Amino acid sequence: MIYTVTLNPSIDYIVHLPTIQLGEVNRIQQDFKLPGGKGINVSRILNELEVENTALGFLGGFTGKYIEDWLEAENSKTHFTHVDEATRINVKIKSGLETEMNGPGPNIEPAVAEEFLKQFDGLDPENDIVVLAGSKPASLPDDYYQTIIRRLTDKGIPFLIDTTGEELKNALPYHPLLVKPNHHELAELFETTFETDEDILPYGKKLLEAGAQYAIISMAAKGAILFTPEGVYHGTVPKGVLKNSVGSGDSMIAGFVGTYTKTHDPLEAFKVSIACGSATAFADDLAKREEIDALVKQVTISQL
Ligand SMILES: Nc1ncnc2c1ncn2[C@@H]1O[C@H](COP(=O)(O)OP(=O)(O)OP(=O)(O)O)[C@@H](O)[C@H]1O
Ligand SMILES: O=P(O)(O)OC[C@@]1(O)O[C@H](CO)[C@@H](O)[C@@H]1O
Repeated sequence: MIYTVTLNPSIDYIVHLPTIQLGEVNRIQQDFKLPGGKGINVSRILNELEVENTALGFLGGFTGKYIEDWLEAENSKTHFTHVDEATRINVKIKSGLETEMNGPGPNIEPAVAEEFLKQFDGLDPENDIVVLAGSKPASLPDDYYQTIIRRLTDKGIPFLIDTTGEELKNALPYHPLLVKPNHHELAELFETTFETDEDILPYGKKLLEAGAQYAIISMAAKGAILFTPEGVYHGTVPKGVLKNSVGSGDSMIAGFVGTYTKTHDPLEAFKVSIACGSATAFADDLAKREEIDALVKQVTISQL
């Protein structure tokens, strides 16, 4: 079973408007209120791929209920921990540029945070894998991800992590199956800048040297690079009209873990991962199965 962990879910309020003027009343042309948070997005794509999974995390208030009802209507398997304060609403403004405003998230009492950790104790290292994705509410301890990772790896339970900065750096020595920073996040991690794709290569390799089993560096419409112990590969992205890239990185994670756990073939998993990312970028909500299937054929992988 794949378990996804979203410590800080959200309703994503996606608004389309031709221009935005600060200090004025702006009229929205079209809006969407979608369940969000990185792990939840991973779960929704895994469901499309018909890969069994359970979504874990903290939900609270009317916003939490909205998300839970949505996932229930989709027949998602969930086991959320309920908190008193309402889950956040993240605003995604589409007006030419994509601007995001992500909330800090609810307060989580220390006893609830402690209780949450216990559910990892029953997992089976042979059959289970955990996807940790997204930010954590400020009220959780700074080392909360580290605590989860130690709890998992002490028992040999494999995990993936999609986060940034120190949290990502600190996770690498525990050998995550996959990390997937985009090229901006990778540059920030190593306090550098990239002019060309070539510049990325030594830094992607550093992720593996530091402990990651696989690393994907995504570059939006410019494709993605997969680092494996055997070699480095470039994947092209399919052509299409960008509608809403929110969740495209999460869709990549789902495509990779969903395929890899079935096939143990990192290149096939990379191909599906890119198709999932692009299919989501070309949709208002996350990708649907038929959209993913249509794009897989368009992805070309070549060794660098
Ligand atoms: N304009 C685009 N055209 C085609 N595919 C795209 C486009 N933008 C994103 N994608 C797809 O989504 C994947 C992830 O995009 P990106 O590199 O922006 O990751 P990310 O920053 O983690 O995503 P996000 O934070 O928006 O979820 C890309 O590898 C690609 O497959
Ligand atoms: O604030 P975080 O946890 O870093 O990111 C949250 C978020 O932007 O990530 C998802 C897209 O990847 C959205 O559904 C959600 O709003």
